[in-house]
Amino acid sequence: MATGTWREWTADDASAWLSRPGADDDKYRRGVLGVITGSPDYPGAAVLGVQAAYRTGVGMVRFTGPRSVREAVLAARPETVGVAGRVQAWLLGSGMDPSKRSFRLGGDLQRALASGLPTVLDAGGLDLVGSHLGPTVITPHRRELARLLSERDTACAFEDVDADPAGWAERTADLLQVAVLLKGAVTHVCDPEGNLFTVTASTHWLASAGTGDVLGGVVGALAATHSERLARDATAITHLAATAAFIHSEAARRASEAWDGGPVTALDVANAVPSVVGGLLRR
Ligand SMILES: NC(=O)C1=CN([C@@H]2O[C@H](COP(=O)(O)OP(=O)(O)OC[C@H]3O[C@@H](n4cnc5c(N)ncnc54)[C@H](O)[C@@H]3O)[C@@H](O)[C@H]2O)[C@@H](O)CC1
Ligand SMILES: Nc1ncnc2c1ncn2[C@@H]1O[C@H](COP(=O)(O)OP(=O)(O)O)[C@@H](O)[C@H]1O
Repeated sequence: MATGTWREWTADDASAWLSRPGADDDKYRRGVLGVITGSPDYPGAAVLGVQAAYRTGVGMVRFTGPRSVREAVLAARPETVGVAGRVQAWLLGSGMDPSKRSFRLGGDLQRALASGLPTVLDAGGLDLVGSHLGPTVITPHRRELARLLSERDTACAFEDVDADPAGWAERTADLLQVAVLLKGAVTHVCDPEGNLFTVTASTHWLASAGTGDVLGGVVGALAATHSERLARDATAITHLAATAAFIHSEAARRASEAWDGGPVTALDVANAVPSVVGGLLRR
């Protein structure tokens, strides 16, 4: 499959998409991320995404979900608000099984998608792509991408995506008219406008459970903190997604270095995000 020219997203690129809060900022002006993730089967995915969003520098997180999941999120991040209200962006789907979606949850997700706000669709929210109205990025791994395309009558197997992730990411952006962040050792970020970026993972220790949920939180936080820019320029979601993948990869490197190059966990990666953001802001 033919593809355009992919460019590696650099530290300079990423730092251009970050800024420090100013004297006039408050938690609302910095950006509130609405999060609908996790399930009784996967409460940890919600915890990891919310943790990562705070570590990236969002002003506030509003979390919607079943009581057991909300309790887990609040236990880890008591600053999280569990009542509905205004948000600037959405993170939807990590740790959810679409086949177990309740009527109420389906309504919450559809209302979020109809808000026209910037949206990150991950894991169990991927099937909702197409109902979105705002600038949206989908964040599948290879198996999820193959499943999503097959459900949309495009024959595609995991092996196909594995053999040509760049081509399938580009084709998906075109078919579904959405920005795509396809996860892997090399993450491909692209959009229907032809932006094509790669982020090469700094360590393969990143390939462990929950690191994708952390990435969702980083993308969501950047979408929330850049909501005004996204309202003027929807393709900024692609640059923000590439920036998130870069921060995530660097956080994994720092987390591993803290253990002398040893293994990292998803929470280690989330907790290393502030030092990566700080370092990029100093550039
Ligand atoms: N702590 C948490 O709550 C976590 C939640 N997660 C959530 O879990 C959900 C499912 O994510 P996945 O990426 O696993 O979904 P996938 O649906 O892509 O993969 C799950 C399936 O892959 C198969 N499989 C592939 N390789 C396998 C192997 N080596 N051994 C056994 N089975 C294998 C299994 O049948 C398994 O059911 C997502 O919603 C995700 O967000 C994961 O992120 C892991 C951490
Ligand atoms: N071999 C690898 N080397 C480096 N990073 C990887 C590798 N495989 C996957 N990753 C990264 O690890 C993360 C895994 O995310 P995901 O597959 O969604 O897992 P989970 O659902 O458990 O969170 C992604 O950011 C992906 O880019």
